[in-house]
Amino acid sequence: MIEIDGITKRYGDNIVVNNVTMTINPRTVTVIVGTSGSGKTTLLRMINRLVEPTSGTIRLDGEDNRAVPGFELRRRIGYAIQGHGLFPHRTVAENIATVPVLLGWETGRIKAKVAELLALFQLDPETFADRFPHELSGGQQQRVGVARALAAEPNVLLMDEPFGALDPIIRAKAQEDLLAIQRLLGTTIILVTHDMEEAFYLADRIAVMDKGELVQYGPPAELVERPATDFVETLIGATERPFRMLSIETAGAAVEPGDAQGAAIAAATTQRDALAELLWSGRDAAPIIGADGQPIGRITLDGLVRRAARRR
Ligand SMILES: Nc1ncnc2c1ncn2[C@@H]1O[C@H](COP(=O)(O)OP(=O)(O)OP(=O)(O)O)[C@@H](O)[C@H]1O
Repeated sequence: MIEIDGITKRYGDNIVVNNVTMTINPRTVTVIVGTSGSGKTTLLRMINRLVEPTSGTIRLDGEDNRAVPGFELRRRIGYAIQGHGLFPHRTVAENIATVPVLLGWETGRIKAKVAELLALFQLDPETFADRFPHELSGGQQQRVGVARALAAEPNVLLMDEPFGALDPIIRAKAQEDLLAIQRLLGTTIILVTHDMEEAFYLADRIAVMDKGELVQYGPPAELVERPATDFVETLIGATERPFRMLSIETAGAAVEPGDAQGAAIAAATTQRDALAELLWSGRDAAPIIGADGQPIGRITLDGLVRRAARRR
């Protein structure tokens, strides 16, 4: 658990993070959103002490982060940034091994960890281990950046606009992979983004920053249904509200008994994407299949329309 308690950062007279208090539960994804300059990066960087707070406390599993030695903080907290920050003159394997080497792991353990992460991120070791960053595509570099952040098996992963530089297709895949890896490893992730779609797709809870203040912190549905301020409402976008509701849950959660005609929709698809598929194919229902490819029922236009409506 990460407890951020009355944390403030000032630069001269400028208060960039103002008395923020929030608790982040283990094994969850928290996404920090807000306008440019609202203090998101500063808040994130106070967790791993790349930025020292002016006042307030941050506790990691009950322990003040100022009491944790630097090397231990780097082991416990991975950090991945936009543009990945890979070392250009080190190979992929050397980049991933950075923190384990700093921590003095044995060579065999480092090799095993690098091989495991390359496999996890679908980068064939034969092809990629000895390449240099400039010999990779942007999406591959981004995966190496996240693999490097996870190398020392951190409980917590901080991510600052990690997918900002990726094209929309690679970006969607990267988001999907991140959630799969997060579920597998149980990592607590705190991610900063400008992209509300990304926030709704990834977040268990969303934190909204406005001019240094935390104006709302809650599950995505709560932000849509009960925006705390006009700013949150604007950020969500009035015309987007029904679609945001549908983007939070999967088609599997809206499954109804019965059959339907035409191409099936996977249960893991978001309800928003299922709606798009129904509209585009001109159907009022489609079969839903589970992860094993077996039909589990159907999804209907009526059902989705009801789910998109404001809840009273
Ligand atoms: N080292 C610094 N010295 C002085 N001011 C700083 C420093 N670092 C950040 N700031 C200021 O603090 C404010 C918040 O910056 P921060 O990077 O946290 O915002 P952000 O919400 O992450 O913005 P963006 O979305 O544009 O990355 C900005 O006004 C910035 O200019």
